[in-house]
Amino acid sequence: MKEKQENNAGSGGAIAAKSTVGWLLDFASPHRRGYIASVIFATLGVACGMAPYFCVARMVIALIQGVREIPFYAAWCLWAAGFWVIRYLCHGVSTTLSHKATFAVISEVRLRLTKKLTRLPMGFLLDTPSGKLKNVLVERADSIETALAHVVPEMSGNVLVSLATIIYLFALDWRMALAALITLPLGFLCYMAMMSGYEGRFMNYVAKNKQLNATAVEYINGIEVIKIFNQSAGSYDKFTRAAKEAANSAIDWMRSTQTYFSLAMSVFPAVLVGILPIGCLLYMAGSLSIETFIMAIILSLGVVGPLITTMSYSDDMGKIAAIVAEITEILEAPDLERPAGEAALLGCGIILQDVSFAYKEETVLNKVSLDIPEGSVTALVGPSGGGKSTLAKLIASLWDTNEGTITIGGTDIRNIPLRQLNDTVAYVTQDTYLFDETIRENIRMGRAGATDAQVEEAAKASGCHDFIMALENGYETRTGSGGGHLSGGEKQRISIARAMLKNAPIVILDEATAYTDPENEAVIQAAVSRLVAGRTLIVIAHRLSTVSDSDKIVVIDKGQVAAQGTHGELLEQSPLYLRMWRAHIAAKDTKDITAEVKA
Ligand SMILES: Nc1ncnc2c1ncn2[C@@H]1O[C@H](COP(=O)(O)OP(=O)(O)OP(=O)(O)O)[C@@H](O)[C@H]1O
Repeated sequence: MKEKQENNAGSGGAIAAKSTVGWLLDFASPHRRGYIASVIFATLGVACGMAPYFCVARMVIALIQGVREIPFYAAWCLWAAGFWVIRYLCHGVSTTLSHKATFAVISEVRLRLTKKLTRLPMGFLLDTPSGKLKNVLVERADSIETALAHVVPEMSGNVLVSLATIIYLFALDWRMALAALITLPLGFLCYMAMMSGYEGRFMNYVAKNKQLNATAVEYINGIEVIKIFNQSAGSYDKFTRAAKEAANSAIDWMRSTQTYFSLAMSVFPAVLVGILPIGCLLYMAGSLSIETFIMAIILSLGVVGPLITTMSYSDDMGKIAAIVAEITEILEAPDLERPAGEAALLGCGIILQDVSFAYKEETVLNKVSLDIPEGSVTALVGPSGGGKSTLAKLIASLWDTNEGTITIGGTDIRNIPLRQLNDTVAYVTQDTYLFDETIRENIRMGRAGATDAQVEEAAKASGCHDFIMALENGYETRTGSGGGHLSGGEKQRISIARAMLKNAPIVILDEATAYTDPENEAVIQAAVSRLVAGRTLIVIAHRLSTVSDSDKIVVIDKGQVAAQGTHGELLEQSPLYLRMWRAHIAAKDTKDITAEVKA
């Protein structure tokens, strides 16, 4: 089953090791008709832009030849005006077509990126600042627009017409054509000098901007802490430093290319530098007719525009490789490897065998073995930092174990397709994220397609219906970014409602009642009992009294199973558990006394 990796299909893996052009073609090919039509119209447009020069040449030659018929000149003027109008019409059609196709491509790139994020190991996501990810998803994806919507049609159109004009010049008089190209080698040298090290300098500019983005996001996300701890000066300094570095990198990059770019821009299109002196010499020697001379001068003046346009896009060609590299860095990052299809699970019992894990170098879990029978309630308790949440995350498949295996229903979780595993396990944490959506939609995330009645039923069962109805807009109230408009306890209950709606056979509650007051704790405990009836439940709790009647309590200490058994057994057998229980009871008593005194 493993050979067929669902995760890479049609995304990162499919485009691995492709060149920038190959990558762009991969994304653009579904819209190739649009691009081909856009190139055709762009070429027609540029050709129509050249045609008036031809008309002018015909008129000048006729004047020299002594033609005196006004209708003759009027006709050529009309042709010239007509071509000029058609030029802009073609340009408009070409731009519309290329933008239509390009925005579809950009949206596809963003979709693939966002889908990819759901398949990446948490390690990759945590190590990447959110500002950088946002930068790639929004700004970088947008930058493809110049390459595809402008460079593809306009550059190809201008190159084609320049080539056609030069071929025509060769047909007219090969010496004039060569004279027109005399500046080409020098212009090419300037161009090569501009492009040498271009990608590196641009990448430096990109890296500094990513840093600026990451700092800006950090500054905004941490604004509460910055205010409370009066850190505004330091944090602001960090931000201004990042802003200055970003600005300097842009100036360095511009400075290093601008001289060569300006030289190339002035040398490349300087066709008259060769044509005028050589043409004069040939004309005076009698080997060049005045008609051919005039036609060569005027056409070569006409070709200057397309050449300059071509040159101006060379800069964008240099950038695109760097932009594609940034996008592919995410698309090609290795997925959490999971197979496709459906795995046959024999129930929902969980077995961990010799599981070891480290986020980085330091071992967090060391040869943990555990049996969690189907339909049982297992509590994970132990000192802070012992590895309880890490264990839960490994079962929820947010990370892969380094050693050992975790099986659900007898199947290694690495052999369970991600979608199936997500349907099987509901993981509720104390800081479950709420999207800036209505409360109804936030609960509905538990099961796409659930009816309003089902959403409300889950809300009632998790004890949040009453507080939701007390809000001005009830279920249609927006929760604010990250659930910022709600209290910690309210957010928690909504996340429990979400898990209820998901109806998964395995439920992991990671400190899910941490924010609740005693009154609500009872409501949540009742909700949790309904949520977990007949399911396999793993609950992580610091308040031991909330888990004392679990089927099994596992004490995790320093990444190992220190003891396991029922509450009664552990009180007898585990000195660590006994200490924790006594400390909990003492703290509880103090709280109760304080509450009584306050009352
Ligand atoms: N994303 C991470 N990257 C690196 N180290 C981490 C990460 N998450 C947790 N750790 C470390 O792993 C160890 C175990 O953390 P874990 O959250 O599993 O403990 P815990 O027993 O759940 O603690 P608590 O009861 O305080 O929630 C800690 O030393 C913690 O610092």
